[in-house]
Formats: sequence, structure tokens, C-alpha cells
Amino acid sequence: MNNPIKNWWPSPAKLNLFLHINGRYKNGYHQLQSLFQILDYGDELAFDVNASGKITLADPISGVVDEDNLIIKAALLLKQSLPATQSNGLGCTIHLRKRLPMGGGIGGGSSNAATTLLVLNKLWGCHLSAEKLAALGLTLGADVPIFIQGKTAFAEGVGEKLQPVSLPTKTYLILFPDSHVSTAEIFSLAELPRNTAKIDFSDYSFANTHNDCQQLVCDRYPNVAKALHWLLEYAPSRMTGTGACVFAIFEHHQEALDVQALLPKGTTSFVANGVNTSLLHSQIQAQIY
Ligand SMILES: C[C@](O)(CO)[C@H](O)COP(=O)(O)OP(=O)(O)OC[C@H]1O[C@@H](n2ccc(N)nc2=O)[C@H](O)[C@@H]1O
Ligand SMILES: Nc1ncnc2c1ncn2[C@@H]1O[C@H](COP(=O)(O)OP(=O)(O)OP(=O)(O)O)[C@@H](O)[C@H]1O
Repeated sequence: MNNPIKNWWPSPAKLNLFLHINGRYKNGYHQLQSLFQILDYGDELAFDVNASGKITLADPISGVVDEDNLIIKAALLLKQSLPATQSNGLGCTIHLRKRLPMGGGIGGGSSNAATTLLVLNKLWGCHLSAEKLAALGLTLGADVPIFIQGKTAFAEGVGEKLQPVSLPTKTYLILFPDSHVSTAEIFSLAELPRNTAKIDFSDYSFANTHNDCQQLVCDRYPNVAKALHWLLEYAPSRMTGTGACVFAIFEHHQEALDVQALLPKGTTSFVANGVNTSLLHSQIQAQIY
């Protein structure tokens, strides 16, 4: 009989505390500057490794076929990066507790991919370096490397050039306005501002930064505009990534909970603390293999 007590691994969310678009590369991707804040809240994954050679997702996501699921894609990518002699027979059944809204700009899919790469790298004994895992992850999405590194960081390039930074601990109230925003759609809009001047991170403050996608998303998705407008009554607030989630920043956990309690009934929200190191990385460090 299988042991019913699973080892659950965190798959945290992130916020883009700001998102400046500085230009565009020849391949169409955007050159950006951002501040990734890792949160102490997210999905969880468990991995039952076996010798079947098959990768199975025990908890499929409604609306996402398994071949497109970033968890399966990450596991297959890891296997394919190994010599056949090493990858032969590597199998796994993966369990998922999904909490993060999809298409929310909080990195759910990218984080799931990163957790899969990091944990299977250990459980399968692949011994790939973090740099190699980040390079593999980048082929799945621009947001995967930040979750591989697992540190709150100032980002440049397409989001893969990361400089870890230590931020004071704040609490965030995050609202999901029940609109799914396609990242590809927003980045393809002709009206998107693409010429924000680069900043030095030493000059960063929340007040002197912004999100270049926010206005366009608010114009197209009234629910996002409404949620942001609501939050701004209480605290400094902004959209994360290309939306749809918006967040407000509080000094103290209780203040965020107090404002959350005032939300109109039926609003999807969560309160989380910013962390400088992902809980996944602390758990991996503490584990003995
Ligand atoms: C906007 C951010 O959420 C900021 O954290 C990310 O840069 C997006 O990361 P992601 O969702 O992992 O993005 P990907 O899956 O790599 O790309 C989705 C789509 O967004 C566009 N894209 C993404 C990142 C980037 N620097 N420039 C882009 O133009 C591309 O059209 C791409 O087809
Ligand atoms: N394991 C997964 N979890 C969530 N979404 C996934 C997953 N695998 C594939 N997807 C697809 O990726 C899309 C984007 O989901 P995700 O939650 O990563 O968006 P996001 O929060 O906007 O990400 P980002 O901030 O990185 O742009 C989903 O709509 C879904 O079709």
C-alpha cells in the first residue's frame, strides 16, 4: 500500500512590485525591469517517484490538457536533458493542490514548473546545477528562473537576469478580479508603452516606479480597474505582471486582514507576506536525500 502521508513541496506566488518595459528584442520578447517579490503563499506539489518511465499528473487542471501543463512539461524537459542511460525508467506521479488563480500575473504555472524541476532534480538524483535548471526553465516561460533561484530579486532582460535583493517584510492583500488576462495578448498591443527609461535599483521606491501594462489592462478589463480603484482607498496598490491580480501593500499583517474583511462578498483574495527566500528553498535545504 502507498504511504498516504505525502511530502508536500511549496510552489509560491510572486508579485511584480513594478514592471517597466524598456524596449523590445528582435524575437518579439520585451526587455523589462521588474522587482519580483516572492510570497509565503502558493500551490503545493507532491512527487511519488517510480521506475515506470511514465510521468502522470494525479490532479489535472480543468481546462489545461496534461501535455500543455507546465508541471508535465517541466518533468519531461528534465528527463530529456539527461543521457538516455540515466533517464531510462525515471517515472513519477505528481499531486497538485492548486490555490493560485490562473492567468493572474502571480506566476502560478511558472512556479509549478520550477518546483517540479528543483524537486525532481533531487528525487531522481539528476545533479543538475541551479544555472542549468534556470536555463531549462526559461524555455518554458520567462518567469521560471526567478522561482528556480528562489530569491526576491531585481530582474532585467526578459526577466531572467536576476539580482537578489533584501526587502523589508511587508504584507500584501491580493485580489483576483475574476478576469483572465493573456500575457501574450497584452504584450502584442501596439499601444503598450515600451520606452520607459532604465533605472538603477539603488533609486527604487514603490512611489517612483509603475507597471507599464496597468493602464491598458484596466482599459480592457473593467473588473481589474474596479478592484484596483477599491484597494487604492486603503493603501498603495498596483497590478502585478500583466494582471489580472492587483495588490495593496501594508506594514502589518493585521491591517491587511482588516481591509480584506471589508471586501465585497464573493471577491477572491488572499493575504500573504513577502519573503526574501522562497519556502521551497528552505524546505529543500532542510531535506536529507
Ligand atoms: C510579464 C511577466 O509576468 C513579468 O513577471 C513575465 O515576464 C511573463 O512571464 P511568463 O508568463 O512566464 O511569460 P512567457 O510564457 O515566457 O511568455 C508569454 C508571452 O508574453 C510575451 N512576453 C513575455 C515576457 C517578456 N519579457 N516579453 C514578452 O513579450 C511573449 O509574447 C510570450 O509569448
Ligand atoms: N500548472 C499550471 N498552473 C497554472 N497554469 C498553467 C499550468 N500549466 C499550464 N498553465 C497555463 O498557463 C496559463 C497561465 O497561467 P499562470 O497561472 O502561470 O499565469 P500568470 O499568473 O499570469 O503567470 P505569469 O505571472 O508568469 O505571467 C494558464 O492560463 C494555463 O493555461
